[in-house]
Amino acid sequence: MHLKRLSLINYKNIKELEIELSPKINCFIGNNGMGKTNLLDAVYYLSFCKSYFSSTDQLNIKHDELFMVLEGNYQRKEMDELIYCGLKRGQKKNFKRNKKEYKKLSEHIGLLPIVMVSPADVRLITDGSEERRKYMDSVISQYDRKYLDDLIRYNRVILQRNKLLKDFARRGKFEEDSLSIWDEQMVILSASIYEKRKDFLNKLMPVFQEYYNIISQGNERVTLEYKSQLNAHSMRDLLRHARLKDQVMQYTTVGIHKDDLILSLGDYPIKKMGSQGQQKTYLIALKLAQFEFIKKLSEYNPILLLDDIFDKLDAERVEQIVHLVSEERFGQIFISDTNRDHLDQILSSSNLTYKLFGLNNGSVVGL
Ligand SMILES: Nc1ncnc2c1ncn2[C@@H]1O[C@H](COP(=O)(O)OP(=O)(O)OP(=O)(O)O)[C@@H](O)[C@H]1O
Repeated sequence: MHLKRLSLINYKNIKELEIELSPKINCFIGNNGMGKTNLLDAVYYLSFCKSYFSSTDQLNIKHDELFMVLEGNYQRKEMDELIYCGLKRGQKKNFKRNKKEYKKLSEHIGLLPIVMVSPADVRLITDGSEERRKYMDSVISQYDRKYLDDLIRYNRVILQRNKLLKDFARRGKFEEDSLSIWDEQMVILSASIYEKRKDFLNKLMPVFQEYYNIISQGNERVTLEYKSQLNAHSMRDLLRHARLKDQVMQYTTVGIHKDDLILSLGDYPIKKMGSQGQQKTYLIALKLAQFEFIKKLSEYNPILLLDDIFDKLDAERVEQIVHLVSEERFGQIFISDTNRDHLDQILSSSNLTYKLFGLNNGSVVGL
């Protein structure tokens, strides 16, 4: 599966762009702020129906313009797929596959698997647990449609349950039966979500460690641990014990919406003990492991987006990554960088076909 042609109108700082792509390596070179990340983000958008960076769709429309259009022609299972997204200011987006609009955007997730590696991934390390849950959810959703449906339902249940708890407090009256209806839903949905998260992390961990070893040349030990209240208790017990607390707090204090990942370097949190280069290595290894994982479960190689990955890494780590990326194991790759050196290194050490694009103020220019 690969993207053959990309057309963009008014996507962030890109006014108008139309490019034919290589099925293997595509390099984007340009100075800071020229639109390299935006272009990779547009490719991500066509797979995920949203930007990797902002959850507010309207922010993606170019300033002072009234609409944006993204269009990708893909080759998948020997067939052409035309993916279209149009968005007018103040309106809902229109997302189509082969000219037919999706009823639910979740139906599109997983059709065109993709993995983004970006400097913004550092949020996974530095920010709160929500980022890490979002990470697990976005990966699993790409190969398990039911997971995404269950998650959407679970989040609705939590909203309704919290509304009810507030309602009880307002009316000064607690109704066990009406709460139990939502509790039952939570028990069923959380069991399935929990098992899938656990299974995903168990399978991801050894591959992640292997990639970290390759990039760091085996100098450091890293781990990734799934932290969940369900590791030690059943959802039913958790809800029973938290009933009084939930009433007082007026929201649901237990469940898989409290899950987290513990990211460690040696015996310490990578957030506190990892240098910038070690944190970057951790995230790249995690994303490459994610790539392998999705590749095994979906029928294709995911598209790999590598945005500015070499910054902060020492020459040895850069060399290891160059080596990895030049191998045949990946499918279509998009790489951005501010200078040609790293990209030339990759291209000279690989026999894969490639295309080089220069970017200047949101436009493709000759190099
Ligand atoms: N909706 C928008 N309309 C117009 N410009 C936008 C919009 N959103 C973002 N931009 C601009 O896009 C530019 C950033 O582009 P991008 O992040 O793609 O740069 P880059 O080439 O990846 O740079 P770097 O090498 O610094 O990472 C910024 O100048 C930003 O102001």
